[in-house]
Amino acid sequence: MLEVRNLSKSFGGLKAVTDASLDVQEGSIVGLLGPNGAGKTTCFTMIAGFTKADEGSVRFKGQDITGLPPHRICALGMIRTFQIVQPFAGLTVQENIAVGAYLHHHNRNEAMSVARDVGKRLGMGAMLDRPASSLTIAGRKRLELARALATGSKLLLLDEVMAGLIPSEITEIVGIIRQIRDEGHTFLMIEHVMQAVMSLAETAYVLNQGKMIAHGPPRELVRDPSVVEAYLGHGAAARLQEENHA
Ligand SMILES: Nc1ncnc2c1ncn2[C@@H]1O[C@H](COP(=O)(O)OP(=O)(O)OP(=O)(O)O)[C@@H](O)[C@H]1O
Repeated sequence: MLEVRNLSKSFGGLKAVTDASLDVQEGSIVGLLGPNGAGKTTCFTMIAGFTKADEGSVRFKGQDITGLPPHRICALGMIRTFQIVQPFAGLTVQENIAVGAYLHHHNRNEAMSVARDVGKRLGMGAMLDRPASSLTIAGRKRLELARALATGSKLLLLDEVMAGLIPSEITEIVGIIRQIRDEGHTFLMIEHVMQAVMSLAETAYVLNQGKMIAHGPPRELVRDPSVVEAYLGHGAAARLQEENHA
């Protein structure tokens, strides 16, 4: 469904992403992992059209979308969410979700109806008339997901939807993502909450210092010495092995 090939992006002298490639199969949940500053969000901004890549290409459902603006990419069926959720504070939850629905439903009643359905599917039925400013972090994260879904997109790029949530909220959102996938959606997700990645993603890619250093099933990746070193520093893999033998 998504084929990312050899993306690179520099900011001045800083190589944020170098030669990164990845694939997402339709119907799958794929993780994008890596320590802080590894280049994950920069990859998302290039894939979703928010930043122009210096080099490389992005194909979505076989079509070359490299360089297209975000609204055109969204109209084709792919959308990203944001790590820091900024709803329209003066609008209700339902109106915020409707902002996404307006992409394909230009009539207010229709957009609000789609928003109500999506909100209910995401367990937000009781909150629809509340101002978005009254939502907790967990509520805002759910709203971000709902707004993205309301656009009708089939491929969702999620940027840390679990960040700042407590374990019970994480369990809830994991269930929601699984349910949405089963309804016919595909996910590429940046996530630091490994418990969530382990239970959701069939496969994951690991970025470190802008380069893709590994990919495979998450359970194998956490044992990969290059991944351990990326997170815990040089020599960490050997130290952990010694401690395990001691
Ligand atoms: N617009 C920008 N201008 C300059 N530098 C940038 C810009 N965006 C990102 N960077 C730098 O590029 C590098 C990669 O950042 P990016 O946000 O993609 O990493 P990340 O893996 O998403 O990190 P985190 O997990 O902390 O969100 C960092 O060094 C960051 O400071």
